[in-house]
Amino acid sequence: MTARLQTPLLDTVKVPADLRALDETQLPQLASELRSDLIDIVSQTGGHLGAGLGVVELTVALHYVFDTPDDRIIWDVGHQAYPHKILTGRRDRMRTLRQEGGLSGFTKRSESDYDPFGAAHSSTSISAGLGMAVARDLAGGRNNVISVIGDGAMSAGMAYEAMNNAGALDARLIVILNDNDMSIAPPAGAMSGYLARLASGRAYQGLRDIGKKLTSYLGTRVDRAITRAVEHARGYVTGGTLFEEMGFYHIGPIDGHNLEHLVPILRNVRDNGTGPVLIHVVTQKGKGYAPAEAAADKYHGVNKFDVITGAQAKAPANAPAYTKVFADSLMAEAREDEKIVAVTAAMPSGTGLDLFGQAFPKRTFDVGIAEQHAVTFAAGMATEGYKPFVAIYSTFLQRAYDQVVHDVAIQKLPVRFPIDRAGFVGADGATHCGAFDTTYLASLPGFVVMAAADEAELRHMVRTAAVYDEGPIAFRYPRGNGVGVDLPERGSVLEIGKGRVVREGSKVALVSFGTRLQDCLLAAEELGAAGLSTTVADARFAKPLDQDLLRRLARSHEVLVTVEEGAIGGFAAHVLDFLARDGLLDHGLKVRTLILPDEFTDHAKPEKMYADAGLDSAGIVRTVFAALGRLEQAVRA
Ligand SMILES: Cc1ncc(C[n+]2csc(CCOP(=O)(O)OP(=O)(O)O)c2C)c(N)n1
Ligand SMILES: CC(=O)[C@@H](O)[C@H](O)COP(=O)(O)O
Ligand SMILES: [Mg+2]
Repeated sequence: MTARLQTPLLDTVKVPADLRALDETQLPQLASELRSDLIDIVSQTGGHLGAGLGVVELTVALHYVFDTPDDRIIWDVGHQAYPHKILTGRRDRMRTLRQEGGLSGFTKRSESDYDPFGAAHSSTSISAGLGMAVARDLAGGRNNVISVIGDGAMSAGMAYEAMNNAGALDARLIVILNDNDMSIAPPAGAMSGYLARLASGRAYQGLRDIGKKLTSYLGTRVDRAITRAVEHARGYVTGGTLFEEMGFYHIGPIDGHNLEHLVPILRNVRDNGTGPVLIHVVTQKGKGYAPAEAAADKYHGVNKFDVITGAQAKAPANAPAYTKVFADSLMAEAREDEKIVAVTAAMPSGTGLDLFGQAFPKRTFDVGIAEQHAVTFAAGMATEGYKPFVAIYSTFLQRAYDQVVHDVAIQKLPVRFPIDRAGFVGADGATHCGAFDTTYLASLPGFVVMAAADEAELRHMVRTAAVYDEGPIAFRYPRGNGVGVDLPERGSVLEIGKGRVVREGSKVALVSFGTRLQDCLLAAEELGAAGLSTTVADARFAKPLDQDLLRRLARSHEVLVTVEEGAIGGFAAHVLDFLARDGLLDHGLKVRTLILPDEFTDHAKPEKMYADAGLDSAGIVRTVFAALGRLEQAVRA
């Protein structure tokens, strides 16, 4: 039997007001209990662990010093906010994290007053915080606004756009740069090197005592504790750093695990500051849990795990992950074609490009959390005859839409877009759902848009994209494992704009775009058993559409159902538009479209999400029966 975790002090803290009633000397114990609780919780739920472990002391200090929720703390990305959730009235629900009906894995306005801004995509916190600070000033308020942003998130353009604006507005905003020298992978880029130099102190032109410098910023009322803290800290205030040049007072680096340093500095900034201030806090991702500290990814995101050993649970898989199939397929193509290069925006392991990078280090580019730049960077390479594959999750590619339109599509540049995590992603919920890519890409003139029905199809699509050089081409595939089909050594080149018929029938046509094909086949079996001869087609392309195939199916079947894991305006919209313009809707064809619901779907198990969306085999069968007016069977299905 495992011993019950002892957290006597944490048990007394239901909300931050309880924390603020503690004596300052009790804070280290509270932090220690909070860390243990966090480990215990995530060992049972899985989720983002390393980032939260690194901000335990910072979280305690922030809620101790600031009057939350009136003072606003904005956690960038929000994946490090589990300790914040534990301290802000949600401890009893932490074991529901990322499960249906349970707490979100990120900050969420609808979940708590202590979450003033929802997040999950990175680098939004300074903009949002500045907006709140300016709104406060307009309304004559006095509360504090604190944006906590990681060093990885600091690589994104949005962070600089916000700092640029904050420096000009001179609004009273506190930015805490949480520098743990990690993104999901080690951080990429010059900024990371710059922060490391600041942290080591080598970049300073003249080192001045933090107390003196704070005096110049805050006036004469600097807490004596700071001077004491500084004697122990390796913290300094710099002159002429990038942040100072942008109009911020720059304090730090300070040890983000030392409450004796954090608390007085935060208190002084709270009580005395005027303009924007950036506090550079150095922390360790995974801090205080040996297996996390030792792991290369610092346990950024984990499955359930054994607390003693750190061993993570792994579900047995009978098929390879789509991500792995993509990476292997791209490596096969790259061995034959030296013009192939790969670009990731800070997601090397998530996209499989870590494997590609091991095989082709000079042809792999991790540009940091910078999707917009990734796309235009790839466009530039394409102009010089290279074949860039920009592998970005569906949800993160949203951020680079103008670059996709303006820099790639209008110039007809042959940039390849492998789009991972297309469709439902389960525990990460609405912010990470890959719902919109077909809609936003297939509406662009000249774009080729494909979806893989299984892992072999994905391999074909990688090959097809490698040889297709006439313009932009995208192929989408979901999170998780393939279906277990035989994988050819090398993919085949698909004919652009041509689908395939997987099963021939005569009354009902199911036209699938993507991995819902398997459920279409199951549905076809069931419909066949009910006397409804069913064709199943794999469209492969949303753009260009296989018009011949659609025409034939529309003319020879009574019911045509499109099935896709994407939002309104995607494959179905293109099919309907074609059918209407070709006059194929004028003779009684019953058309139904199965798409993702027109709402943001919260986290749950993917199977449940499919069922709720009517995108599983039962939902498809129901739709067909209903289209034929066989309502009793529709209800039973
Ligand atoms: C726009 C966007 N791109 C990619 C991601 C995926 N992502 C989530 S956390 C993370 C790393 C963030 O690093 P950092 O800000 O330093 O936080 P840390 O995990 O180190 O605390 C990345 C790349 C994201 N959430 N948003
Ligand atoms: C916080 C974040 O954006 C990532 O950590 C994301 O949760 C990773 O998702 P995958 O697990 O699908 O790679
Ligand atoms: Mg980091």
